[in-house]
Amino acid sequence: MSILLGVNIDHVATLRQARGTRYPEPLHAALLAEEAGADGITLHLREDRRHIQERDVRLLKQMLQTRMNLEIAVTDEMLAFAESVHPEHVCLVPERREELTTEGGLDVAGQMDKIGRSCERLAAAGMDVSLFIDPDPVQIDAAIACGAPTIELHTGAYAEASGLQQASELHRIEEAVRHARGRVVVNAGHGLHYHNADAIARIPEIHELNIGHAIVAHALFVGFKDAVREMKELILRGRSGR
Ligand SMILES: CC(=O)[C@@H](O)[C@H](O)COP(=O)(O)O
Ligand SMILES: NCC(=O)COP(=O)(O)O
Repeated sequence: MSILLGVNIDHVATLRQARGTRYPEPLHAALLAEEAGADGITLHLREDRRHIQERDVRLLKQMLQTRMNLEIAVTDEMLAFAESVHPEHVCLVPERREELTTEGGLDVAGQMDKIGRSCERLAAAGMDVSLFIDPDPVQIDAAIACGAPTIELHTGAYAEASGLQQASELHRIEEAVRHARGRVVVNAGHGLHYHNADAIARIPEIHELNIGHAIVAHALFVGFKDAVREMKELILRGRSGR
């Protein structure tokens, strides 16, 4: 099985919001990413609107040639917004306003009713739902019980670790993927970059990696298309074991 690359363009918008300018335009980045081989575009509409704006989501929905994976918090406002835009995929993520980035996975096991109802609501409107969770068997079982067809494993702990600790975090992700095998589609992402994504891509059952910050950063030096191409080549190489 091959592996897909979803390119997260949030941090193109971060640069724009830092100065309140009209540039850089996230749509421009998304179209270049698609030309360079991205299989989908991921974006996170945060409640505090620190990077992506509603206007970005609506514009991208009209223009993307691949598919949109919209990340949102589990709130009525966000669910209603997703229903109004109707992206192909919606990924439910935890959110804390004071956090620098998404620090962990959604506690699905601790809020089964709320998440189950949200999954049902989005599925009824024709969207493919995924739940962004830690590589934890309890959370995987809870996500499946909620009816989510897809999970995305948070790779942040692996990305932040080094040495033996990193090997142990990688093992945790491999075990989680094994636990989910054949029961749900498994994606992964967060904090992956050009020096750590290949080991995750090598796990054969992972369907798609969502990668953003590292691609946007590398694009400053090589351009957006080359940054996406390099990441796509790297994960395909990882998958083929070369
Ligand atoms: C949920 C997630 O992992 C992505 O949204 C990614 O982290 C980029 O967004 P933030 O940096 O705002 O968390
Ligand atoms: N869901 C993870 C994602 O979209 C990309 O996160 P990052 O590469 O920006 O950390």
